[in-house]
Amino acid sequence: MSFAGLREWFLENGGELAEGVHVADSALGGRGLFTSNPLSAGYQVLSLPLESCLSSADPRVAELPVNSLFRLTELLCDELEKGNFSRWASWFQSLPKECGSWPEWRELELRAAEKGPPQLFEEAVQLAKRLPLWYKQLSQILPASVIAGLDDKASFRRALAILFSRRFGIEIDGCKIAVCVPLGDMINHTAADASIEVQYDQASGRMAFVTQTHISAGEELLIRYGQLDNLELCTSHGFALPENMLDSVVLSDGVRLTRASQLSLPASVEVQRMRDALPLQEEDEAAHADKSSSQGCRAIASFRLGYRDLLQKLLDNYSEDVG
Ligand SMILES: C[S@@+](CC[C@H](N)C(=O)[O-])C[C@H]1O[C@@H](n2cnc3c(N)ncnc32)[C@H](O)[C@@H]1O
Repeated sequence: MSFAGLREWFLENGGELAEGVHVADSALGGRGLFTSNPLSAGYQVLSLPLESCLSSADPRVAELPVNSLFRLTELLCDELEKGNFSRWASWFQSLPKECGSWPEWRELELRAAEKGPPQLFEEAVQLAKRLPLWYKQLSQILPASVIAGLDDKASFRRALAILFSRRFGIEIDGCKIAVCVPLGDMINHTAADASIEVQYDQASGRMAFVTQTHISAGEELLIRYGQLDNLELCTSHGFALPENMLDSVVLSDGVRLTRASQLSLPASVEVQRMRDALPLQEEDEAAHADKSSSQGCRAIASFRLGYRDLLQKLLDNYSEDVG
């Protein structure tokens, strides 16, 4: 779907968008939001009434006896079912075919994760069990009329994959609300200082995206999805960063090492063993670049590249230290 169609829907539904802010291909992944005009700090670039967003505060689901994620899952499944008749059809058409987050992971992704490191595989196995378990639990909690809307497991999976990679969390009067903001969800993640922050403005009842710094013409607008290490980014967002400062490795004695740690001799032997247990770097580079593969498999390869880089950095620290 063209950005023009989504923009039109956005404006018709009460959205406000700063001049020059537009969707374009991003070097980071897929599309991103850019500005062709310079923007000063503290400027509201995009806002949409909460009522026009898909949110767990929607009266149709707000009272369901489940948490905000599942309220929104139910609403999203319901709306996805309506297809072109949904109020959010224009947004649905703008979504990527794959979100890459774990609800979409199947056999292929489990096999890719099996190549290590063990923490990734263990997490992937746990996550694979979670989806049917959640479905079963919801079937026991929710009224039959509601669970009927979730009855197609494929739509449950699709809704969760969308929500894991594109929802925001806010709090209204102490209540946690999960929200999808069409167009606002085009903003990519940065682990560095984000140029944009998302806020809920209770006075106007709008979800607002506000610049945190001066942004130059041509720059991509970036938000921080959270303080997320690569395991969380890979499983919940379908990508990993080449160097994630929040990543660490845990040794058999429970000691946690970060990029800055200095190794003892026994630790260096264990780290070397961990690195040797990984597949060849070229193999992961090829898997990461393979556009015909699933986003999940590419994210897993990218996770492993970042992990290998961390182990290598630790080994380099050690040899420099010894040298
Ligand atoms: C909220 S959406 C952002 C818009 C998305 N790029 C698109 O084309 O629809 C989140 C998705 O964008 C991609 N993404 C966001 N930040 C990224 C980053 N720093 N590096 C690589 N991919 C990123 C991932 O595919 C992620 O699941």
